[in-house]
Amino acid sequence: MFFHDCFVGGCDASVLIASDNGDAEKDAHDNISLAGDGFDTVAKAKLAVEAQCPGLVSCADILALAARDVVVLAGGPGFKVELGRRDGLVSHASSVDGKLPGPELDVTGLVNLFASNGLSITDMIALSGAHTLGFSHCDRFAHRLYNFSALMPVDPTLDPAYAQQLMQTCPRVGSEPNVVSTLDATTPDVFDNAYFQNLVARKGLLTSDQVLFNDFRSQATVVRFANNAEDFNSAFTSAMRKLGRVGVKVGKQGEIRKDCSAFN
Ligand code: HEM
Ligand SMILES: [Ca+2]
Ligand SMILES: [Ca+2]
Repeated sequence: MFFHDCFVGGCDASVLIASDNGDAEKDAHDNISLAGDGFDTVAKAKLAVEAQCPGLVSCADILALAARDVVVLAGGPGFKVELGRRDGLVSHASSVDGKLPGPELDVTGLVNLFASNGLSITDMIALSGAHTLGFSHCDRFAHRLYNFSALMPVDPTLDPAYAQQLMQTCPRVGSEPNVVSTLDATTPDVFDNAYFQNLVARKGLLTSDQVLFNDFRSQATVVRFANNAEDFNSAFTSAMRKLGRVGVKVGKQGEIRKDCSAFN
């Protein structure tokens, strides 16, 4: 959620706005699968903070802190979060188009999108390591199993046994739209560097994951993170801090929302 917020109009909690007409950022296709639990958690934290010191802590800052806290709760590294973001004044579903990476992107596409937000290729690789946690719906990667190309239905960069396993989870026909697979095949609920070890073993779920190992520009960094958890942790925390600076609003450019899901 923090990532999807920061890449659309900066880290300003625009992703949290709810609209009666279904035309806020959270209603956009790329955001529709953001977990309801995430929105609930931010709302609860906001209530607790408002009770102690009303009107002082922005929803954008709460989102940044919550992103850090979930990493720590899942066994990942702790880090200091810079604060002082103001909450944005606009949120349109149409603003999301083209701002977030699709799962089919190659390294060039990923590098360009992250560069447009001031993030390096190393930051991009480290942040992709967030896929050490969580799930993806079948429709985001099923093309790798059934229609990769005319001659090769299965993506040849996918480990064959892993591909078989994914086909069981996501059958070509009759798959429920809500079926998911874990993004990290080995430790989906632990924040660790197993995601990178999986990429080396050709068990990256999304195209955008696996290309990080396959492409010579990112391979050495993937191997380094796979072999050295400390290297990954420090690159991840540094990249999260940089992500948290994207498009930050100050003064009249924003406000401190009373309710994270509505403008004041
Ligand atoms: C590098 C480009 C990225 C692409 C193409 C990408 C794409 C995706 C896709 C397609 C999903 C599955 C969505 C679904 O089907 O529900 C997903 C899930 C997820 N992504 Fe990314 N992502 C990228 C980068 C990031 C970054 C930078 C972060 C955070 C720093 C992140 C954190 C997550 C998390 C935590 C999930 C799991 C959500 C859940 O289980 O509810 N991703 N991503
Ligand atoms: Ca935003
Ligand atoms: Ca993991």
